[in-house]
Amino acid sequence: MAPRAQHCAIWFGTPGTREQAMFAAIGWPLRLARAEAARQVGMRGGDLVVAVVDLRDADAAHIEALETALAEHADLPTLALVDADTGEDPARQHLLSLCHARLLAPFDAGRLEAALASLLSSPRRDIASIGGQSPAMLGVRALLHRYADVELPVLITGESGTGKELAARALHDLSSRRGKPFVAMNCGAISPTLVQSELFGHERGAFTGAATRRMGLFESADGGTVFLDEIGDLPLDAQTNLLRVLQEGTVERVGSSHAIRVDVRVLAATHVDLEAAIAAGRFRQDLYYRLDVLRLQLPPLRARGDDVELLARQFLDTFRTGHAVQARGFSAAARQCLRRHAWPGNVRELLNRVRRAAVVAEHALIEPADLQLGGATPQVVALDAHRDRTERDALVDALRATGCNVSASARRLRVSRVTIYRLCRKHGVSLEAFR
Ligand SMILES: Nc1ncnc2c1ncn2[C@@H]1O[C@H](COP(=O)(O)OP(=O)(O)OP(=O)(O)O)[C@@H](O)[C@H]1O
Repeated sequence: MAPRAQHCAIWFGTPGTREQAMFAAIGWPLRLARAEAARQVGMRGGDLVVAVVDLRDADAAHIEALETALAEHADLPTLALVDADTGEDPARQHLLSLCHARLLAPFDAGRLEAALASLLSSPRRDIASIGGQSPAMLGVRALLHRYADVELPVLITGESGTGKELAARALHDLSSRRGKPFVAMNCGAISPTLVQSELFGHERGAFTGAATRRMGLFESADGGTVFLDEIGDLPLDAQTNLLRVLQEGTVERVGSSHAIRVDVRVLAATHVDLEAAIAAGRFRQDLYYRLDVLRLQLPPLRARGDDVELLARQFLDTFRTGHAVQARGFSAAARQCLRRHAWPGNVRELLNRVRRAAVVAEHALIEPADLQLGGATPQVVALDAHRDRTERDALVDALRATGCNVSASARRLRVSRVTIYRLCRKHGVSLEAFR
């Protein structure tokens, strides 16, 4: 069989001689990577690479290392080698849910080759637009992959500018709905009197000014995804109709009692506390339960560690491709300012500051003054941000090391279980992401 140099399989761990021989026989170069050192796996652009994980005899430590490796390479198509017992063990089951395909032992070279080929031919699932390698963002990326093809609503929470809309788009792009429309609406940006008509459409003459019949957003997104940003601002009457879409899969245009069937997945986002809105009578509890089936919490930028510099670099590089600017990088002092700033406006603020700095910088390196961060961040904020980051990293490390065992994590950090749950909420860490 002709060797296919452009194909390559990365085996996280150590393959047996039988498996090595099979890969050689089907012409697939095999690269070995220690699961614990997954970050070191580099790939050349254009390579067709798949990951292979053997779950048949994996012990707890190897499973934990594999989970980290797969989270770090969430975009890599992954084949799991399993046997009949694999599905019985919850830890392996979770790992399996992160893989894109599985091959049941015993298998021969022919079946292995077919499994690898079908993995490569399935559409490439890429969420490269979402930058960041911090533990917090690896958790988010893993959840995006996990939620993408589940036909349930996702409630995306996080401070303003953390990337909620970007995450919604990624969920759509990763899902089997990706060829269909992605329609976004900011519920707070539309006048309350027009929201119903925007979302559900109207019949001619339904209200003053409705000169023609109009299709609503849900109908126009049929087969695809509707993203409702600032869902907390949706007026109560529109909330009732949204509930019908979620419960019955139908809409009624304003001025009509005829139910029209629609096939849409609903994603919603909020940066306000919906439970407080429920308590204040501004949001329907039943709708909240319908929307909050899968939760994706985006961490604030100040909790993403080195991602700040990584994103700043990425934003500068992108900006430079379209604009003739002097700036090619950041001075050490500017990098320190980036690390210290508390980023109340999150990624959006970083993006805008970097673009602005790129324009005003008169030298090759952007300086603190270009970022306008020089004295703007009081030291006390820097310290808080630093504490936040350390606290979050310790939490994530403990959850990883204990296989997401809350009691064991609490013992490890010498805090109560209640504190672990509180810290998870505070830092937007989803236990789901580690299970
Ligand atoms: N991880 C990321 N990598 C690259 N760009 C990002 C990332 N997160 C956010 N951005 C960019 O930051 C900007 C703000 O993101 P987005 O609009 O998705 O935030 P948001 O949470 O929906 O904000 P708001 O709550 O104000 O609606 C966008 O330009 C987006 O492309």
